[in-house]
Amino acid sequence: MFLVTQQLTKKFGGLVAVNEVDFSIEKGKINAIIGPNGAGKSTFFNLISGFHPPSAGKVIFKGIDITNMPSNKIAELGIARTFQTTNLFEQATVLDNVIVGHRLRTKSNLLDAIFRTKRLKLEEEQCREKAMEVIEFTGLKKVTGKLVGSLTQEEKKRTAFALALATDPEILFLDEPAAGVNPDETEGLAELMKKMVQKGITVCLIEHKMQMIMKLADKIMVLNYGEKIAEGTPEEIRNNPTVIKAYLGGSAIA
Ligand SMILES: Nc1ncnc2c1ncn2[C@@H]1O[C@H](COP(=O)(O)OP(=O)(O)OP(=O)(O)O)[C@@H](O)[C@H]1O
Repeated sequence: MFLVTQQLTKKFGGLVAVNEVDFSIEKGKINAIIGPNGAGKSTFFNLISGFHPPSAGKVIFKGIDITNMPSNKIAELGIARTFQTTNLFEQATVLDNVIVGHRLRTKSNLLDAIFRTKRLKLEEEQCREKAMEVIEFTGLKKVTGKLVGSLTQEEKKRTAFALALATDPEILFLDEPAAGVNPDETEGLAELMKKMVQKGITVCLIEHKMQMIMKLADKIMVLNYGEKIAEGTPEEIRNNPTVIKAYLGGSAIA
């Protein structure tokens, strides 16, 4: 098993945002989590990536129990994520934003920075090389030196992907990667996700754009009021009566 959750649960006071969810993420595939607003999708991501401690249950990654690990340790193990509202420095360039990602894999510290040691210089070079590699991979080469604040929405999304990829992840969690972009741009981002999978990265995404998900995902889990109500291929999900009911008549997944 690559990454599994067992009875994963999160309560906020009296509200059960994620309720005893068993899920298995398939390696080398595009896994998707869908569900109506407030279903618990982002909370589920936050539990896996260590941003919230679960109230109960477990997260196991490649046989290691990562349930209560701090998020930086989880990231070191090869789990990266993007956020719904992109978490970028608007007044810095694409390169400067992305360079930060690979610092996770380096060892130099404040003393190295003060004394400008050989190790620091070497690692700075490695971070720059990694940043250039992922900038090229995500199709951002022509905007490398531009301020993030001046980019289109799609370019910002690609920058967030690039930042996550610079951490050298095995699995990448994308929270609504195509929110706020037009259909052509959505298509471009879907292509980029397929390219990531071809490169060997496992993708797990939350998305509201059903047409995109139905075409793109290998496997889908549906959450509703914090509970898993279905899991399967796009075809199975499309024809699942419980899912259709949860989406109020089913027009949303047609
Ligand atoms: N930090 C928090 N404190 C209290 N309640 C929270 C917190 N985060 C989320 N919730 C609640 O948990 C429930 C699930 O929220 P969550 O954001 O995970 O849903 P979602 O499926 O991602 O929704 P959306 O599709 O609208 O982004 C909601 O009722 C939300 O109000």
